[in-house]
Amino acid sequence: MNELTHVDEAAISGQPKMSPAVEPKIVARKVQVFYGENHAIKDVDVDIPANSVMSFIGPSGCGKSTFLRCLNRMNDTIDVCRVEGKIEIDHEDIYDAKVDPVQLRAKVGMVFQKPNPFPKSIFENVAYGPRIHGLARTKTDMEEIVVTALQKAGLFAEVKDRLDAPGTGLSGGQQQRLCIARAIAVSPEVILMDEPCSALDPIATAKVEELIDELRENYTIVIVTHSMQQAARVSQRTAFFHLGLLVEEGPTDNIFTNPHDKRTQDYITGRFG
Ligand SMILES: Nc1ncnc2c1ncn2[C@@H]1O[C@H](COP(=O)(O)OP(=O)(O)OP(=O)(O)O)[C@@H](O)[C@H]1O
Repeated sequence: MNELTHVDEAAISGQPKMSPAVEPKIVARKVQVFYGENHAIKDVDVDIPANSVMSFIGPSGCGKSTFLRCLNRMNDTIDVCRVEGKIEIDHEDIYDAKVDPVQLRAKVGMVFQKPNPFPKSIFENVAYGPRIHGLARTKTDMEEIVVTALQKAGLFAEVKDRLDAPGTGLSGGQQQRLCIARAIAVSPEVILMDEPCSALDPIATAKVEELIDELRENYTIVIVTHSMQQAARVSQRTAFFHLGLLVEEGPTDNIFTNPHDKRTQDYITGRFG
């Protein structure tokens, strides 16, 4: 079997499974990350299927965010950080010298822990990316891109009468959906989310979770979360990290009800965290 072919262990264990024909969108092999002397990610192999949500869980400092940032080369912006190994998206090595990290980050968008709208209008927050990537030829094209992105992010109905108002004037949950609209506006294929709900109240969290569930129809989503309940609610697959190792990855139900590794078991039952 091709080393890069997705092996669905659920298929082997007789559990409900994703289509065996699904090709992974992202394939990581033997990924190592160092911050100077600190070996933060050790030998991580994972296949991330398209049009689904994968959660990264694990105790603080285990490397979830570091590994997430490898997937769109955000770690390139950290001087002391070195990444080794191979990560392919649609069979393309994203660390190849010919890959432009700016183009890569349009294809692999990112939403951060704290909503971070630009100090600009709601419209301009969403229009910014399409403008720098030259995606709209006319004003009408741009309006269509902005409206569509706001609709996909489930925000349009709430802001349609005040597109010129500052993005920073929205509630926290609305700001986070604005940031999701901003990521969507450049037509990404993958959306990385680093604890996107940790600054939100339960109602705003529920809205973002609903949105994540809708978005997976069109995007591949990878989310770092401290909340096991959130991982269980939003993701089809879950990966458990511990001390820089990816200990176990599989269908979310299996990880929470029948983990293979004692470290996963101890984490999900709250023995450490
Ligand atoms: N910018 C950085 N510079 C140096 N070391 C870093 C940097 N970011 C993370 N690290 C180190 O890498 C290791 C993994 O950190 P990381 O933030 O990826 O873990 P995490 O699982 O996402 O943690 P948390 O859940 O607390 O956000 C830690 O030892 C951390 O100190």
